Amino acid sequence: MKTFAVEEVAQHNKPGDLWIIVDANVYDVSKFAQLHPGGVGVLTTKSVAGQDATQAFYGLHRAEVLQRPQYARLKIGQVQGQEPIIQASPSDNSQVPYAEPTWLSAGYYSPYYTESHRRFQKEVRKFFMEVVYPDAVKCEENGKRISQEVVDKLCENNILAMRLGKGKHLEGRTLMGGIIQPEEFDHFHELIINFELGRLGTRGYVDGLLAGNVIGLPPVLNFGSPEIKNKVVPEVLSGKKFICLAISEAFAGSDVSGLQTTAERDGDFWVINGTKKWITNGMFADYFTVACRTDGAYTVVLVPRSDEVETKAIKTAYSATAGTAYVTFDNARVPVQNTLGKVGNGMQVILSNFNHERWMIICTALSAQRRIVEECLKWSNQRVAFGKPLNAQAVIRSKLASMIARVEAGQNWLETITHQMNNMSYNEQSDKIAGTIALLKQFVTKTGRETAEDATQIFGGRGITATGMGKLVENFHRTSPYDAILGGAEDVMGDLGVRQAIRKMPKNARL
Ligand code: HEM
Repeated sequence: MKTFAVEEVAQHNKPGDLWIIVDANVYDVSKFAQLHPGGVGVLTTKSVAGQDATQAFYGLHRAEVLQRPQYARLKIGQVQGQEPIIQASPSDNSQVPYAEPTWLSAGYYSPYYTESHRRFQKEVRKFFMEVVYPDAVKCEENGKRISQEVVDKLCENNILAMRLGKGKHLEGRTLMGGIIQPEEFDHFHELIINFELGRLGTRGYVDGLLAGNVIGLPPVLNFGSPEIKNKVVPEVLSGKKFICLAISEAFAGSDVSGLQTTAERDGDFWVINGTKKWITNGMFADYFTVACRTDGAYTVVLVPRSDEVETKAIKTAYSATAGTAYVTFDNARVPVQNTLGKVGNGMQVILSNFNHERWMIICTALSAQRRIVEECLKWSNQRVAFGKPLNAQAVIRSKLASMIARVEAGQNWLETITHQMNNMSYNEQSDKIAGTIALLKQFVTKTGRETAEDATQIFGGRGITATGMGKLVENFHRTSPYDAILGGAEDVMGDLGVRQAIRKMPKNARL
């Protein structure tokens, strides 16, 4: 690598012969200046042309700009006697305080995570940054389904199977190339996958990465007949077929008892009629796990895609890559063997699914929230306004304090709950922590929206721009309300938590 004296760089200071210094690296922008998205003029001003433009650069660009191959090749050398700053690799754990949960911060301890989780996290982070992230960025923008190539790699590592939690379905599988054994796998490993997904900053794709499987397949796994299970589970976990959960309707969302889709018996078949709304992954699903009314009760039926099943895309505030659909069943005929659980027992099937779904949403939402805290810590450190970095302003520090406290509170509560999940049977979980999970979901989504507001203020105009500096803040601000709705609306969650507590009040409780 060539080195140049500062004085030598300074000679190249006019259009057609233009160098600049960023982070002690010298860039020849003579030709690029004409193509520069910010214009030629900003590069030929006196304070930039032939000068150290590091501060100006980081006030306007994300560090990743200089890592893109088309810009990295503008680098022609280094400044003599100066140490260039080496950017951390995206697969490394961040060194920014509070950017990672405590257990991943050097020198800190945790009672929950073991060597197995650390090994696993490293591998999963690398996989998500190298394999998933480029696809996430592309799909978030073009609204297309997750690429089959990425699905195949997710399956190769058995990530789709691990996203269902611990259990028999992991037996005999090689997890992340064998870095951990199926028997080791617990809810903290699963939490790690959700966290790595949530921090991508592409909320539509977070659902597009087959969230439908995570909520649509467990009823098949737990309540399907052996024949159905043997056929559907391998198809879905190998990424050959996709499944989604079809419960909510325009008529009923959180109030599941208001559902109107019907399943009527005709000999050995169910005939299904009705509509479902907001169905994640519905656009590309091959199977639909459908909640139906049957003779005054509810029954869940697995419905394969057919000519009698129509899916229409719903335009939402997040990316179409999530495949959100309006689904119509028009006399869809399905064998009665496709019933999941007992006829009339659908409510139990539906409810038993919710705790895990809500816990998953908490994980991804909290991880996305933490990523925003990191963005704000970095931005307020590098952005100079009124002659000082933003973080020299008390009002900014006060916002950061609240953001950090919120995400740390959520994280600690989540880890306590996850520890309970590791030690309780599913029935015990429903009895003891369903309410707590609902309360935590309410807490994380409320604080997420507060953090989105604060972050937008800190980023100013950039916080409402979908590309460039504030792209993650923009995405989070636009999409954080999703988590407050999906899997149970925020107020309903709070109410559920308190009602469960009231039910458990001891008879002799007196002040
Ligand atoms: C090697 C040097 C540079 C490269 C490769 C580069 C590249 C880019 C790119 C890709 C963008 C589009 C926005 C984004 O993706 O973040 C951009 C925008 C911009 N750049 Fe540069 N840039 C360089 C240096 C500079 C310098 C030294 C300045 C000067 C002060 C500057 C000023 C701007 C401005 C004002 C914008 C528009 C920002 C906005 O819309 O918020 N750039 N640049």
